[in-house]
Amino acid sequence: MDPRRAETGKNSDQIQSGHVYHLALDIGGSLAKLVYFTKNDEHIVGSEKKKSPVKASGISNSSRNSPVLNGRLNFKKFETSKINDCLEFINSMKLHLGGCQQPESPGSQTITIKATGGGAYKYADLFKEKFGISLDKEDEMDCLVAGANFLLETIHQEAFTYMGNQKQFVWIDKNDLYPYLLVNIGSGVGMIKVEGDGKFERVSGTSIGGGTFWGLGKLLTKCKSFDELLDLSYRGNNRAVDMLVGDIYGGMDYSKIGLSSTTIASSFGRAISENKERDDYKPEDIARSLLRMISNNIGQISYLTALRFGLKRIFFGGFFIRRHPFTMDTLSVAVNFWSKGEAKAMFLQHEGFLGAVGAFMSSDKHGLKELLANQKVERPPSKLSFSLDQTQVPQQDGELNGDESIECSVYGA
Ligand SMILES: Nc1ncnc2c1ncn2[C@@H]1O[C@H](COP(=O)(O)OP(=O)(O)O)[C@@H](O)[C@H]1O
Ligand SMILES: CC(C)(COP(=O)(O)O)[C@@H](O)C(=O)NCCC(=O)O
Repeated sequence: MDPRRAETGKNSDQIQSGHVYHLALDIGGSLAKLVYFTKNDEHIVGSEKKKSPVKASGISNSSRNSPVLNGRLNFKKFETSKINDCLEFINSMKLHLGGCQQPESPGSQTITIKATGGGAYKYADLFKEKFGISLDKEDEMDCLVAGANFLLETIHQEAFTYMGNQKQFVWIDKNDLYPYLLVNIGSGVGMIKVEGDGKFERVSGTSIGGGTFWGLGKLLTKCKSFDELLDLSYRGNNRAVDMLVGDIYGGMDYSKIGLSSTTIASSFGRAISENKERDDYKPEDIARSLLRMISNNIGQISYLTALRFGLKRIFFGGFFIRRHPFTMDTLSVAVNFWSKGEAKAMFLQHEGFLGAVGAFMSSDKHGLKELLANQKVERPPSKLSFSLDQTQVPQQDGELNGDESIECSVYGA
């Protein structure tokens, strides 16, 4: 079902009983992310008439029951500074009705929505005021790790490598996933050593992250949106702004320490020796140099952190990446260069939604008890599991926005 159809004139009761939503939020320093479930129209629960448009890959039909619920898991983001747009969207889709009643006070009408990120605290009153709902706060690191583990274990083509314009999906063996380093590049950067489900430690971080790119980029190029800044960076040439080894060594390599003449010796360093004002530089060259500087820096710190803990695999998430080839390539090259090929940089299809997916999964039994609460289930399943259809993951390499929806099924055991 296209979730936008819910905007067309149905009242909230009809929507609530007809389509069942389940919503979780991750409100970060830059972006508010929503993950919500919408039920398929054609789904029929608890009888032989079940119709499954989706095959949950990795689980053969013979080894599994038919799904008790088919639907879509939807991903959507808004700028945190425009939180009212996010509230408006939730209202228009009646997503707030997809929360759950407080278990400790079943009679009460208080609906809670799982939420993580700093905004779960900052905007709690706003959600209460606007919708009368409470935000049930989940720890941001818990959610990032839970989201990453869930996606990596569940979705067949979630992880991929990217180097030299080559994207390659990586098959993840569930039994050989840990340990790994999760580097989440949001407004700031968090580095988490993950050793298992719920077993992790935040081991490092840096304040030079996505917010730095967007903030400095805004000041230096006067662009009005993040997409505009990304667009500029596609077209720019950092050599116009950066000081290269060759600029210092008269066009020569510094081969004794392994530096070629084209290696960046000093990001933005060219500007010190040229008698130019900021406006004399092309905004696209500045954007490119900035993106490269920040990506290189994060790649290097990530490698050093991985080295410190003997980790060979680094998964990069967060919306700074935006599946931007240049960003991914720079991060990969930095990890590969510094580790002499020992460590591997990998990326996630749902890069920016790790926290929101984690919050979604943190609901009681993955929020599925509530999902089914409004269903006429003849024999309620004792144990539930949640499968995303691996065959349906969109390949949106041309689409860098990140908002999407994927088919999924809920199974009883
Ligand atoms: N449409 C956008 N608007 C603003 N920033 C964006 C956008 N898309 C990607 N970004 C980048 O993603 C970063 C935020 O990533 P995210 O993982 O959502 O972190 P946070 O939880 O801190 O908001 C921003 O700082 C910016 O670099
Ligand atoms: C404070 C944060 C956890 C907030 O998460 P975010 O909204 O950036 O996703 C993050 O910005 C961060 O880890 N900053 C780096 C702080 C440091 O280690 O220096």
